[in-house]
Amino acid sequence: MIVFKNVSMRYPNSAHLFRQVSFNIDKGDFVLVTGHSGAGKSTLLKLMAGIEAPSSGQILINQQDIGKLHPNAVPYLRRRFGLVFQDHKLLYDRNSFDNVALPLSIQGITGEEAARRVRAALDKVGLLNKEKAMPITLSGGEQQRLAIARAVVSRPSIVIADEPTGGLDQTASLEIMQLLKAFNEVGVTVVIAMHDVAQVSSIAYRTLHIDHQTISTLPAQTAML
Ligand SMILES: Nc1ncnc2c1ncn2[C@@H]1O[C@H](COP(=O)(O)OP(=O)(O)OP(=O)(O)O)[C@@H](O)[C@H]1O
Repeated sequence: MIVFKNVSMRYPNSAHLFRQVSFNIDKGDFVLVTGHSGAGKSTLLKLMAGIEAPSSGQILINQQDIGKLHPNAVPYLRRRFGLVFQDHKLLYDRNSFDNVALPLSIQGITGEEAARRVRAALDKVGLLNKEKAMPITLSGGEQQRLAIARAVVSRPSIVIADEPTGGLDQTASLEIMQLLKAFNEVGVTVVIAMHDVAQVSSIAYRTLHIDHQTISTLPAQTAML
């Protein structure tokens, strides 16, 4: 589903973050990207989503080389992804319902169909009773769940989450991880960047670990606290 072939990445005037890394993420995988601060976890997620381009090498999403996509095709690729970033990127002047409806309206889905899908997404993350709430009135964990509802409302086949539990306490972190696991269990491929793997309890996952410009892949394992 996601294939990296000999991918190298360096930002202008910086040292390499990765040199010639190759790995596959298969449909239905639940993958953690780990590594120290500054190792390149966020960059790896941005490469997967086509937000950054590699310095060299190939990245294939469903057998399509994203480096060779026509610029007009990029928005269609992005729709396959649900992106959850640590700073939420929620719109604070719109209520929860409208935040989740936004990706649908960009795709031209409005009215009753949109409302049905927005409420289904809010229900999945346990926020159906908060549809009129403004994001600022929600707790950190609720804001993160709202960001997840917005990421999944377009029914993406891949959810990419960058430190989705950052700043949350252990209970809220576990809720977020269980929520992402629940999407994974119905077939969504999930890739999560996380520096503190101790937060992941009893969840089977594969690991891509970034260290010294290389990425090692570890097979599925179950973390126990
Ligand atoms: N757009 C950019 N232009 C130039 N350098 C960048 C850019 N984005 C990130 N970097 C640099 O690349 C390196 C890796 O950043 P990245 O955010 O991918 O790491 P990370 O592993 O996610 O770190 P953290 O755990 O602290 O979030 C850092 O040194 C960062 O300053």
